[in-house]
Amino acid sequence: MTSSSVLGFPRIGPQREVKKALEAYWSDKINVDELLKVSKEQRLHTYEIIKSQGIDYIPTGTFTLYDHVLDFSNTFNIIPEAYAKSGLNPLDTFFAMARGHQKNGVDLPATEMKKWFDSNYHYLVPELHEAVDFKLNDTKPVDDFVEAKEAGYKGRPVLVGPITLLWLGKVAKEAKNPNLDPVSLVSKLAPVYVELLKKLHAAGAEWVQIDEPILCLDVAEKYASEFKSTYEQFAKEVPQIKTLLTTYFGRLDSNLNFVKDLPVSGLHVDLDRAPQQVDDVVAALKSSDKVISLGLVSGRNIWKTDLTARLEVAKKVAAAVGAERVQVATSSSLLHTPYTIKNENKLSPEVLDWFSFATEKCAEVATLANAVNSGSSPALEANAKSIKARRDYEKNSNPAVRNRVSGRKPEDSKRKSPFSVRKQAQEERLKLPLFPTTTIGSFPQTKEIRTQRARFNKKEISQEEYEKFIEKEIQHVVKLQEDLDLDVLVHGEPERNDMVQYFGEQLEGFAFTQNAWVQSFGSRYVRPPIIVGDVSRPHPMTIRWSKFAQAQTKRVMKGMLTGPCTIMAWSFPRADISREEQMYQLAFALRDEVVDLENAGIVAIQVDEPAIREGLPLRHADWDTYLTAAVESYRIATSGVTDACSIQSHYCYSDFNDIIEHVWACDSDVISVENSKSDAKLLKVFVGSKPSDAGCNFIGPGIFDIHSPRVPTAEEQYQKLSKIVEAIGKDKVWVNPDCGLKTRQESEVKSQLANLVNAAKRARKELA
Ligand code: MET
Ligand SMILES: [Zn+2]
Repeated sequence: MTSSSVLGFPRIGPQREVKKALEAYWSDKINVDELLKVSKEQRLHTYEIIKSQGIDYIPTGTFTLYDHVLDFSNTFNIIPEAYAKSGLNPLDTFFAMARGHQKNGVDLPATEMKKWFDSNYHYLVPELHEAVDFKLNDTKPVDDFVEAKEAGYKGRPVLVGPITLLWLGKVAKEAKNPNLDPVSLVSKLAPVYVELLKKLHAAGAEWVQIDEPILCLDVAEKYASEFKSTYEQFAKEVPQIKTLLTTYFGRLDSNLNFVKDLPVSGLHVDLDRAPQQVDDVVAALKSSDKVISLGLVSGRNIWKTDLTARLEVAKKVAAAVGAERVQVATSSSLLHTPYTIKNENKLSPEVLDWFSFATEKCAEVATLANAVNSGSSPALEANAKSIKARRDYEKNSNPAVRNRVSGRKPEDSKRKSPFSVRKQAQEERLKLPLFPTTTIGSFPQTKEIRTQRARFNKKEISQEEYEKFIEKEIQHVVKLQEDLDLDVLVHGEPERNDMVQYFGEQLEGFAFTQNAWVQSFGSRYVRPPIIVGDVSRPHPMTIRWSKFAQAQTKRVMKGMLTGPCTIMAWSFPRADISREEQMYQLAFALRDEVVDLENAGIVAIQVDEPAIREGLPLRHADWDTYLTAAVESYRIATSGVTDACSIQSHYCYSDFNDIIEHVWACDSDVISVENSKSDAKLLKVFVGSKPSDAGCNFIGPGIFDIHSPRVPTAEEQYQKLSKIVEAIGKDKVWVNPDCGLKTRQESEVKSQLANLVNAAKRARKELA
């Protein structure tokens, strides 16, 4: 009998219950018992959903109050000393690592966040050094399993695997050897995993799912011997428990050569992202007795699965190795998909029928597994009908859009003059001091803003009233920035629910959901729009608000757009045409907006591309196609303006090593980058890497962390700034925070920015 499983499920609650509880707890509105009660309800609710859709193996331990990687750092006692010794209770220590803590004399910044592989989910980076005292600091994986068991669910605990966990980490300041490879610590960490596996077995777990997604990366090859010794140790010391080695987001390729011999009980492979690997995997495992878990239902998109096609794959594998050795599963955790289509009431039935969210994907997995066992079913037939309807729809293309993309010419992606010429024109037009200060775009999205938007959406207030309200917000933010004496202002983005959704809603070719929230980090969830057809811009999108904002001030007001790659990456893209084609379509739509902004009197336009890096394919061999399209589409979007218009880009990560040449190739005039927590590693990349006449002469490495409510002093920000100036040269530096301020409170932002402006003013005196 072929069985079914899912690898993980959204942990935010169908109505964002967990977000609400967390934020209430952080602002002292509910106590810890209430927070834990909501968490437990949500865990049990999730198990019930998965079970009721007919799934055999239910993942436990994937629920988290912030981030699952941080959960494991915490469980294995990977806690930097400052946090461990803070005197906070364990839960608040956990939250301090996640989001910083500044209360009652304790002042701790948040630890670093990074993107989880090629997704828009952020994890907290474990900090590792030779003396980390790995031990079981808590038993969360066991507790979660027991809780599920007591409630009547057959759980399969999920662990982030030891090699992946270490590889995701960074070398802590305390390390003796700054070039330490965190993975080299695995021999110390593995015994703690063994202890945990024993406890899980004692608690009644039959299987554990051990996630090692780095097996889909080129780098894994280097760790073949660590994989071997670690998994041999598990097999030797805890032979009673069955381990499902779980890979996802890509293909194993040559890593299969060593993976096939690891002494695990089963191997999960992603056949959604990498269907081509199935034959190799079967051939490699055929003569073993390992279970093969087939990731046939995507954990990364929202499209209904073509079950007929995927069933063929499952049947083929079952015929080769025997049905009892086959599990049908989601390709990865469903964490990246929304809860259920049942929460959607505004999409037409035709459109809604194209989609499948986490709950429905569970049902798809079950349908597939059943079909392997007992042939066709009404569910399978209904699915075939839906898939056909979608395929028919996909045939409707927009010829104007397609022609613009296929007929693109070299001059479509070239600024009129090189940077050296543009620089002068911009100096004359913008007239900025040394070390110009600015912010990245958004100001706090206050409760009031959200309430008014909700009222407008429910038609409780008229368009006119809503727009008056937005105008008032913009005036308020402009005044605030003038009072703070910032040089380049922003309108604050109060009219935007989200930097991608806002554009999607105004472009042709997108569909929107009411409740399809997906976790981005911690209590921050996004509701990605869905690209369903060819993309075009039926009308200007931001001109009205940028013009209004510029009219409120004599200072430079930046126009603010989201770039083509990011709109694509933070939407659910279509699966029937390439990502590259979708970026180009977006690029031309944005190009028209950029030109309109300049014509409306805007002299600086920021086009945010925070997603370029996370979208990088996991395998180097695939980078070129992607990066070429990402850079070209950025250039198409931004090159329609005159030399005097300052094109700015923004990236919120500091990992530039791999893509720096492509950042220069985007040919923007100023870039701002997240930096405040990168310990100067970013600056090293900038020093000396720039080809002589490329763009980006100005760089604004962020000097404070916007994810944290903590207020760094002017002194602290000045110290950051002077290091930056020293590294990249005084004529090149802009001064800004890491990213937009939308998740902060206004009171925090005021102090953070006042200190930033102070730091810049001091630098003008002392570093000029
Ligand atoms: C994730 S990048 C965010 C950039 C956007 N302009 C903002 O300030 O919110
Ligand atoms: Zn950002």
